[in-house]
Amino acid sequence: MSNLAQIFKNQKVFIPFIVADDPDFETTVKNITALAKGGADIVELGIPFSDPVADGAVIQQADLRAFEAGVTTQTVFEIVAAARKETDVPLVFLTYLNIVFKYGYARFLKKCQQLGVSGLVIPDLPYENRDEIVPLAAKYDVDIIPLITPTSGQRIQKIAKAASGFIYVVSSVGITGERDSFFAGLSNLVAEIKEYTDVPTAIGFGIHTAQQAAEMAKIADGVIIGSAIVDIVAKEKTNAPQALEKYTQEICTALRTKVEQ
Ligand SMILES: O=P(O)(O)OC[C@@H](O)[C@@H](O)c1c[nH]c2ccccc12
Repeated sequence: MSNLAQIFKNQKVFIPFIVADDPDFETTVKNITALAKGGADIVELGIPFSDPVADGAVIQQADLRAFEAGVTTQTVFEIVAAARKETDVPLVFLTYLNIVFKYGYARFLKKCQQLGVSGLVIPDLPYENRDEIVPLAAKYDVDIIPLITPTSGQRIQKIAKAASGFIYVVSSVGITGERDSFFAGLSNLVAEIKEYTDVPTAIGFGIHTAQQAAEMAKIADGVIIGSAIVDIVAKEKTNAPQALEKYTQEICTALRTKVEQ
Protein backbone atom coordinates (compact mmCIF):
# COMPACT_ATOMS: atom_id res chain seq x y z
CA MET A 1 0.00 0.00 0.00
CA SER A 2 1.41 3.42 -0.91
CA ASN A 3 2.20 6.07 1.68
CA LEU A 4 -0.74 8.11 0.51
CA ALA A 5 -3.22 5.25 0.79
CA GLN A 6 -2.04 4.55 4.35
CA ILE A 7 -3.09 8.02 5.48
CA PHE A 8 -6.72 7.05 4.92
CA LYS A 9 -6.57 4.05 7.22
CA ASN A 10 -7.46 5.69 10.49
CA GLN A 11 -9.70 8.64 9.82
CA LYS A 12 -11.51 10.75 7.27
CA VAL A 13 -8.86 12.69 5.42
CA PHE A 14 -8.83 16.40 4.69
CA ILE A 15 -6.94 17.65 1.64
CA PRO A 16 -6.85 21.44 1.23
CA PHE A 17 -5.55 22.93 -2.02
CA ILE A 18 -3.59 26.13 -2.58
CA VAL A 19 -1.75 27.52 -5.58
CA ALA A 20 2.04 27.73 -5.29
CA ASP A 21 3.47 31.27 -5.21
CA ASP A 22 0.05 32.88 -4.68
CA PRO A 23 0.54 35.65 -3.72
CA ASP A 24 4.27 35.11 -3.10
CA PHE A 25 6.93 32.62 -2.02
CA GLU A 26 7.00 33.32 1.72
CA THR A 27 3.23 33.35 2.16
CA THR A 28 2.92 30.03 0.33
CA VAL A 29 5.47 28.42 2.65
CA LYS A 30 3.59 29.80 5.67
CA ASN A 31 0.25 28.71 4.23
CA ILE A 32 1.44 25.12 3.75
CA THR A 33 2.68 25.08 7.34
CA ALA A 34 -0.57 26.62 8.61
CA LEU A 35 -2.71 24.05 6.78
CA ALA A 36 -0.61 21.28 8.33
CA LYS A 37 -0.95 22.83 11.79
CA GLY A 38 -4.70 23.14 11.36
CA GLY A 39 -4.91 19.38 10.79
CA ALA A 40 -4.64 18.84 7.03
CA ASP A 41 -3.68 15.24 6.30
CA ILE A 42 -2.36 15.96 2.81
CA VAL A 43 -1.76 19.34 1.19
CA GLU A 44 -2.47 19.62 -2.53
CA LEU A 45 -0.23 22.26 -4.08
CA GLY A 46 -1.22 23.61 -7.47
CA ILE A 47 1.48 24.41 -10.01
CA PRO A 48 0.26 27.51 -11.87
CA PHE A 49 -0.50 26.91 -15.55
CA SER A 50 -1.36 29.21 -18.43
CA ASP A 51 -4.26 27.07 -19.71
CA PRO A 52 -5.95 25.59 -16.65
CA VAL A 53 -8.89 24.10 -18.54
CA ALA A 54 -10.43 22.39 -15.50
CA ASP A 55 -10.32 25.50 -13.32
CA GLY A 56 -12.91 28.13 -12.50
CA ALA A 57 -12.29 31.84 -12.01
CA VAL A 58 -11.00 31.72 -8.42
CA ILE A 59 -8.12 29.37 -9.23
CA GLN A 60 -7.43 31.05 -12.58
CA GLN A 61 -6.98 34.35 -10.72
CA ALA A 62 -4.64 32.66 -8.25
CA ASP A 63 -2.56 31.33 -11.15
CA LEU A 64 -2.33 34.88 -12.51
CA ARG A 65 -1.18 36.23 -9.14
CA ALA A 66 1.51 33.57 -9.07
CA PHE A 67 2.61 34.49 -12.60
CA GLU A 68 2.87 38.11 -11.46
CA ALA A 69 5.15 36.89 -8.68
CA GLY A 70 7.28 35.30 -11.42
CA VAL A 71 6.57 31.65 -10.64
CA THR A 72 8.31 28.84 -12.53
CA THR A 73 8.35 25.10 -11.91
CA GLN A 74 11.71 25.62 -10.25
CA THR A 75 10.15 28.14 -7.84
CA VAL A 76 7.51 25.59 -6.90
CA PHE A 77 10.19 23.05 -5.98
CA GLU A 78 12.00 25.73 -3.97
CA ILE A 79 8.76 26.51 -2.11
CA VAL A 80 8.40 22.83 -1.26
CA ALA A 81 12.02 22.64 -0.11
CA ALA A 82 11.45 25.66 2.17
CA ALA A 83 8.20 24.19 3.51
CA ARG A 84 9.98 20.91 4.21
CA LYS A 85 12.09 22.72 6.81
CA GLU A 86 8.87 23.46 8.72
CA THR A 87 6.60 20.48 8.15
CA ASP A 88 6.57 16.88 7.00
CA VAL A 89 2.90 17.00 5.94
CA PRO A 90 2.27 14.70 2.96
CA LEU A 91 2.15 16.69 -0.28
CA VAL A 92 0.71 16.13 -3.73
CA PHE A 93 0.93 18.42 -6.74
CA LEU A 94 -1.97 19.40 -8.93
CA THR A 95 -0.36 19.92 -12.30
CA TYR A 96 -1.28 19.87 -15.94
CA LEU A 97 0.79 17.38 -17.91
CA ASN A 98 2.70 19.88 -20.02
CA ILE A 99 4.48 21.29 -16.99
CA VAL A 100 5.88 17.88 -16.14
CA PHE A 101 6.69 17.12 -19.78
CA LYS A 102 8.54 20.40 -20.22
CA TYR A 103 10.58 19.93 -17.04
CA GLY A 104 11.35 16.35 -18.08
CA TYR A 105 9.40 13.46 -16.62
CA ALA A 106 12.31 11.75 -14.86
CA ARG A 107 13.80 15.00 -13.61
CA PHE A 108 10.43 16.14 -12.25
CA LEU A 109 9.66 12.83 -10.57
CA LYS A 110 13.11 12.65 -9.03
CA LYS A 111 12.57 16.08 -7.48
CA CYS A 112 9.22 14.93 -6.13
CA GLN A 113 10.83 11.91 -4.54
CA GLN A 114 13.62 13.99 -3.00
CA LEU A 115 11.19 16.52 -1.54
CA GLY A 116 8.57 14.05 -0.35
CA VAL A 117 5.88 14.91 -2.88
CA SER A 118 3.98 11.64 -2.87
CA GLY A 119 1.53 12.07 -5.72
CA LEU A 120 0.48 14.00 -8.78
CA VAL A 121 -3.07 14.89 -9.79
CA ILE A 122 -2.95 15.51 -13.55
CA PRO A 123 -6.42 16.51 -14.78
CA ASP A 124 -5.47 16.46 -18.47
CA LEU A 125 -3.93 12.97 -18.41
CA PRO A 126 -6.65 10.55 -19.53
CA TYR A 127 -6.56 6.92 -18.40
CA GLU A 128 -5.75 5.87 -21.94
CA ASN A 129 -2.52 7.89 -21.87
CA ARG A 130 -1.38 6.90 -18.40
CA ASP A 131 1.62 4.93 -19.68
CA GLU A 132 3.09 8.28 -20.60
CA ILE A 133 4.10 8.70 -16.95
CA VAL A 134 2.63 6.10 -14.57
CA PRO A 135 5.31 3.36 -14.92
CA LEU A 136 8.10 5.92 -14.51
CA ALA A 137 6.35 7.56 -11.55
CA ALA A 138 6.15 4.17 -9.81
CA LYS A 139 9.94 3.96 -9.94
CA TYR A 140 10.16 7.19 -8.00
CA ASP A 141 7.42 6.21 -5.51
CA VAL A 142 5.09 8.87 -6.82
CA ASP A 143 1.42 7.95 -7.20
CA ILE A 144 -0.45 9.32 -10.19
CA ILE A 145 -3.86 10.05 -8.70
CA PRO A 146 -6.62 9.25 -11.21
CA LEU A 147 -9.81 11.27 -11.46
CA ILE A 148 -13.22 9.68 -11.79
CA THR A 149 -16.11 11.94 -12.74
CA PRO A 150 -19.90 11.54 -13.05
CA THR A 151 -19.32 10.95 -16.77
CA SER A 152 -16.59 8.27 -16.47
CA GLY A 153 -19.19 5.53 -17.06
CA GLN A 154 -17.71 2.42 -18.66
CA ARG A 155 -14.19 3.52 -17.81
CA ILE A 156 -14.73 3.45 -14.04
CA GLN A 157 -13.74 -0.16 -13.61
CA LYS A 158 -10.41 0.07 -15.38
CA ILE A 159 -9.50 3.41 -13.84
CA ALA A 160 -10.28 2.10 -10.34
CA LYS A 161 -8.41 -1.16 -10.85
CA ALA A 162 -5.26 0.61 -12.01
CA ALA A 163 -5.33 3.28 -9.26
CA SER A 164 -2.77 3.85 -6.54
CA GLY A 165 -2.57 6.39 -3.73
CA PHE A 166 -6.17 7.57 -3.76
CA ILE A 167 -8.88 8.19 -6.31
CA TYR A 168 -10.02 11.76 -6.88
CA VAL A 169 -13.80 11.62 -7.24
CA VAL A 170 -15.09 14.73 -8.97
CA SER A 171 -18.33 15.78 -7.25
CA SER A 172 -20.04 17.32 -10.26
CA VAL A 173 -19.66 17.85 -13.97
CA GLY A 174 -17.85 21.11 -14.70
CA ILE A 175 -14.90 23.08 -13.43
CA THR A 176 -13.49 23.91 -9.99
CA GLY A 177 -15.35 26.46 -7.85
CA GLU A 178 -17.77 26.61 -4.92
CA ARG A 179 -21.16 24.94 -5.44
CA ASP A 180 -24.35 24.47 -3.50
CA SER A 181 -25.36 21.14 -4.97
CA PHE A 182 -23.56 18.10 -6.30
CA PHE A 183 -24.11 15.24 -8.74
CA ALA A 184 -27.06 13.31 -7.32
CA GLY A 185 -25.52 9.91 -8.05
CA LEU A 186 -22.36 10.55 -6.04
CA SER A 187 -22.81 7.83 -3.42
CA ASN A 188 -23.60 5.28 -6.14
CA LEU A 189 -20.51 6.40 -8.01
CA VAL A 190 -18.30 5.86 -4.96
CA ALA A 191 -20.01 2.52 -4.23
CA GLU A 192 -19.24 1.39 -7.77
CA ILE A 193 -15.59 2.38 -7.39
CA LYS A 194 -15.43 0.40 -4.12
CA GLU A 195 -16.58 -2.72 -5.98
CA TYR A 196 -13.35 -2.66 -7.94
CA THR A 197 -10.69 -1.44 -5.53
CA ASP A 198 -9.61 -0.84 -1.94
CA VAL A 199 -7.74 2.30 -2.95
CA PRO A 200 -9.31 5.13 -0.91
CA THR A 201 -11.51 7.83 -2.43
CA ALA A 202 -11.56 11.58 -1.86
CA ILE A 203 -14.27 13.87 -3.19
CA GLY A 204 -13.47 17.34 -4.51
CA PHE A 205 -15.05 20.13 -6.60
CA GLY A 206 -17.42 22.66 -5.12
CA ILE A 207 -17.12 21.87 -1.41
CA HIS A 208 -16.79 24.93 0.81
CA THR A 209 -18.78 24.59 4.05
CA ALA A 210 -18.11 22.34 7.04
CA GLN A 211 -21.60 20.90 6.58
CA GLN A 212 -20.89 19.90 2.98
CA ALA A 213 -17.53 18.44 4.01
CA ALA A 214 -19.26 16.29 6.65
CA GLU A 215 -21.82 15.11 4.08
CA MET A 216 -19.09 14.16 1.61
CA ALA A 217 -17.16 12.33 4.31
CA LYS A 218 -20.17 10.06 4.78
CA ILE A 219 -19.79 9.04 1.15
CA ALA A 220 -16.02 8.92 0.65
CA ASP A 221 -12.78 8.50 2.62
CA GLY A 222 -11.63 12.07 2.21
CA VAL A 223 -12.60 15.57 1.18
CA ILE A 224 -10.70 18.06 -1.01
CA ILE A 225 -11.32 21.82 -0.84
CA GLY A 226 -9.66 24.24 -3.25
CA SER A 227 -11.47 27.39 -4.33
CA ALA A 228 -12.82 28.24 -0.86
CA ILE A 229 -9.27 28.11 0.48
CA VAL A 230 -7.78 30.01 -2.44
CA ASP A 231 -10.44 32.65 -1.82
CA ILE A 232 -9.24 33.02 1.78
CA VAL A 233 -5.68 33.44 0.49
CA ALA A 234 -6.90 36.15 -1.92
CA LYS A 235 -8.81 38.05 0.76
CA GLU A 236 -6.49 37.70 3.73
CA LYS A 237 -3.21 38.15 1.86
CA THR A 238 -0.39 38.07 4.43
CA ASN A 239 -2.87 37.21 7.22
CA ALA A 240 -3.85 34.09 5.29
CA PRO A 241 -1.84 31.64 7.43
CA GLN A 242 -3.91 32.30 10.57
CA ALA A 243 -7.17 32.25 8.63
CA LEU A 244 -6.25 29.00 6.88
CA GLU A 245 -5.29 27.30 10.11
CA LYS A 246 -8.65 28.20 11.61
CA TYR A 247 -10.64 27.13 8.54
CA THR A 248 -8.76 23.82 8.41
CA GLN A 249 -9.51 23.18 12.07
CA GLU A 250 -13.21 23.79 11.44
CA ILE A 251 -13.33 21.40 8.50
CA CYS A 252 -11.34 18.72 10.34
CA THR A 253 -13.66 18.97 13.34
CA ALA A 254 -16.66 18.56 11.03
CA LEU A 255 -15.10 15.54 9.31
CA ARG A 256 -14.03 13.78 12.44
CA THR A 257 -16.80 14.40 14.90
CA LYS A 258 -20.11 14.88 13.11
CA VAL A 259 -19.53 11.93 10.85
CA GLU A 260 -18.00 9.39 13.13
CA GLN A 261 -20.13 9.78 16.23
O1 LIG B 1 -11.83 24.36 -6.10
P1 LIG B 1 -12.74 23.27 -5.66
O2 LIG B 1 -14.05 23.36 -6.35
O3 LIG B 1 -12.82 23.17 -4.18
O4 LIG B 1 -12.11 21.88 -6.21
C1 LIG B 1 -10.85 21.33 -5.69
C2 LIG B 1 -9.74 21.78 -6.51
O5 LIG B 1 -9.55 23.16 -6.40
C3 LIG B 1 -8.37 21.15 -6.62
O6 LIG B 1 -8.30 19.81 -6.33
C4 LIG B 1 -8.04 21.45 -8.05
C5 LIG B 1 -7.54 22.63 -8.49
N1 LIG B 1 -7.43 22.62 -9.84
C6 LIG B 1 -7.90 21.45 -10.32
C7 LIG B 1 -8.04 20.99 -11.61
C8 LIG B 1 -8.60 19.73 -11.79
C9 LIG B 1 -8.97 18.94 -10.72
C10 LIG B 1 -8.83 19.40 -9.40
C11 LIG B 1 -8.30 20.66 -9.19
